[in-house]
Amino acid sequence: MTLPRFYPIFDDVSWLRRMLPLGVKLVQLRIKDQPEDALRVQLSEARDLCTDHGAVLVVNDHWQLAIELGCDWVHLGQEDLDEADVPAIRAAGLKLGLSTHDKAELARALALKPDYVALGPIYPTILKKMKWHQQGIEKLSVWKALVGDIPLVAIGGMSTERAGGAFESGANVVSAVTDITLHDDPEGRVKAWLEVCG
Ligand SMILES: Cc1ncc(COP(=O)(O)OP(=O)(O)O)c(N)n1
Ligand SMILES: Cc1nc(C(=O)O)sc1CCOP(=O)(O)O
Ligand SMILES: [Mg+2]
Repeated sequence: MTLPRFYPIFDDVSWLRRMLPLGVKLVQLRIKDQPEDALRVQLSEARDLCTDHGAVLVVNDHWQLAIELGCDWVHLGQEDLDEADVPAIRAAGLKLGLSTHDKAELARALALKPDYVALGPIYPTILKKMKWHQQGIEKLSVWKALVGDIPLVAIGGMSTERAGGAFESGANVVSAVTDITLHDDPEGRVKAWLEVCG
């Protein structure tokens, strides 16, 4: 499967309203700390917007809602996996992206036959506190050798300037949050990302 090479992550559907018309074809909605009703509203609109724009929506964390709402993809981290019903996710036909940070996590992820594997943080991230030190782009080559044909996503401190190095090191997809959302001109930054990622 070939995924689009640019994978922005946003925390509100209003970002999708702004960015999908620019040509984003793969996007994650990563919403924390909202009540289920509000989540359902956000995810439903995101699902419909992505359908209208021919884009792939990845739902972070909320796998039950993703199933309920007929979404196509879910992203889970290692702690999410402790609670998630992966057979139910698969039985509902959803594709699954998984976070990894070390080889034990990668082995656990690969056993679940994920549709992509993410490695991070490649560079330091300001989005959230993490126990992991920056991995460095060299580790992407190690991961690519281990995941084979499974798409490899580089995440953490990624920028338009850093994307090329990540692709050269083995990433198939590059994901970014604050490089876009904290930029003075988020639309301009997304256009730059789309150029860089071809
Ligand atoms: C593409 C991608 N990679 C990694 C993550 C992180 O997932 P997780 O470790 O579950 O942390 P939260 O994002 O849920 O805080 C991701 N969301 N997307
Ligand atoms: C959500 C997330 N997960 C990571 C991981 O390594 O698993 S790094 C990260 C934050 C990405 O944000 P930014 O592009 O602003 O650094
Ligand atoms: Mg998570």
